[in-house]
Amino acid sequence: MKSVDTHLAEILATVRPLAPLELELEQALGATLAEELSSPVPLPPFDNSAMDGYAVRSADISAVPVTLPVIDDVAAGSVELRAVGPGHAVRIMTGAPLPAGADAVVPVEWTDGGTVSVTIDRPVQEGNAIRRAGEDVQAGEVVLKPGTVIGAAQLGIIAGVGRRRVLARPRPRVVVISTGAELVEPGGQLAPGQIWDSNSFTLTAAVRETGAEGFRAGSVGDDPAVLLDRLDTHLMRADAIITSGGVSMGAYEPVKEALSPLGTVRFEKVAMQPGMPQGFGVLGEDQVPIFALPGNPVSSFVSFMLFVRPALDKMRGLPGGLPESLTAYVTGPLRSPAGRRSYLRGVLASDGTVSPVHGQGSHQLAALASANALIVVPEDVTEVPGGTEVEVIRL
Ligand SMILES: Nc1nc2c(c(=O)[nH]1)N[C@H]1C(S)=C(S)[C@@H](COP(=O)(O)OP(=O)(O)OC[C@H]3O[C@@H](n4cnc5c(N)ncnc54)[C@H](O)[C@@H]3O)O[C@H]1N2
Ligand code: MOO
Repeated sequence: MKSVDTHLAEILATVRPLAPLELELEQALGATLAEELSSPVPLPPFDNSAMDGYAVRSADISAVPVTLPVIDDVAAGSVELRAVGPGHAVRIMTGAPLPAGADAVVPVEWTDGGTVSVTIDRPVQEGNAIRRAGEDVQAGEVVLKPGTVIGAAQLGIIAGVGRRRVLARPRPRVVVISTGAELVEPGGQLAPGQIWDSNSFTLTAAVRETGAEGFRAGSVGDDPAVLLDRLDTHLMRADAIITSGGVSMGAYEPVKEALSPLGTVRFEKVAMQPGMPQGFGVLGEDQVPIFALPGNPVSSFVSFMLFVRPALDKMRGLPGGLPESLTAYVTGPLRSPAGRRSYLRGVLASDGTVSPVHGQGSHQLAALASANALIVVPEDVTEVPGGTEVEVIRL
């Protein structure tokens, strides 16, 4: 059997980072910056007030209370400014440009709030409540480096330096198709022998949680021709495809039957539990990667975490290795099949312990939903006594 590490290495050797595009701000969330972003101007671009109050010369209010004439009123966005001469005050709002001559702002709370003259009852230090030009960013300074994932704050600084578009690797568009004649859409009635399709929802959500775009293309039955047709429909707009089910040894394995003849997708057994049957390859002219994951719900989820997530990370231009792990003390004994690496479901606690959940079957979705971690048991270990230090992957 192929090892987990070899399977992942082959996947990562096949998938490539998506080509960068000029993305509008509205489309850039979750994309990966592919340029060095610098500011054309200093930020703030001009000295301005940090508070609503009065711009003054601090020397004029060393002895308080003091009453000064208010010679002007400056709102944010004001352009025509009168200089603050000795003994003068200018009413000023947060973000408004600091008039010449002023070296401090007195918050309105320290005054009587007057508009013709103002009485100030607390002295201020020079520089009080003034935000200097370039205090955040100097002109030409790099604010974001290539490889940065654009989140809300990063989008803010991109807009904040005045850019409408950025060069970035877009979020991969991933189409998810589940297979199986027994599947019914949630909300529908179950006939005997049927189950509700959960994998297509889990996998699409997992795609989105990684920061890629997930499109759920529903489920197809067990007919390979229908699957090929569905793939054909979606291939044009997909950067990657995920299928679930139809990859093991049964009589009706539509994914295997449809894709094996193409010669570009390999179906293999990977030495892991769950997730042993795996298909991976490329489809079409554009060599779109396809992950044919096993149908058991826990198997498809674990396969996603181990193989698809790192691949999507690489497509986004991020480092794409196995998920980071930590160690914890397991609260009870574990069993694992010889020669396969197990990923058991567990609950990681803040005291550094991990408790295996009840129900370690590949079909036990409720147990998976109660877990927050995978406990890794190496290939050459079949029994782990309680209290042992184990490797854990956070979910
Ligand atoms: N003779 C053998 N049988 C099986 C082997 C094997 O090596 N030899 N491998 C087992 C392992 S391990 C797994 S994992 C499964 C993988 O099977 P398939 O990928 O072919 O998946 P299906 O047969 O279509 O379904 C398996 C199981 O999962 C349920 N399922 C499928 N799709 C969904 C969905 N979208 N939502 C919820 N549940 C789903 C399906 O009803 C089956 O119960 O094969 C073993 N067999
Ligand atoms: O390997 Mo299967 O994924 O155990 O259920």
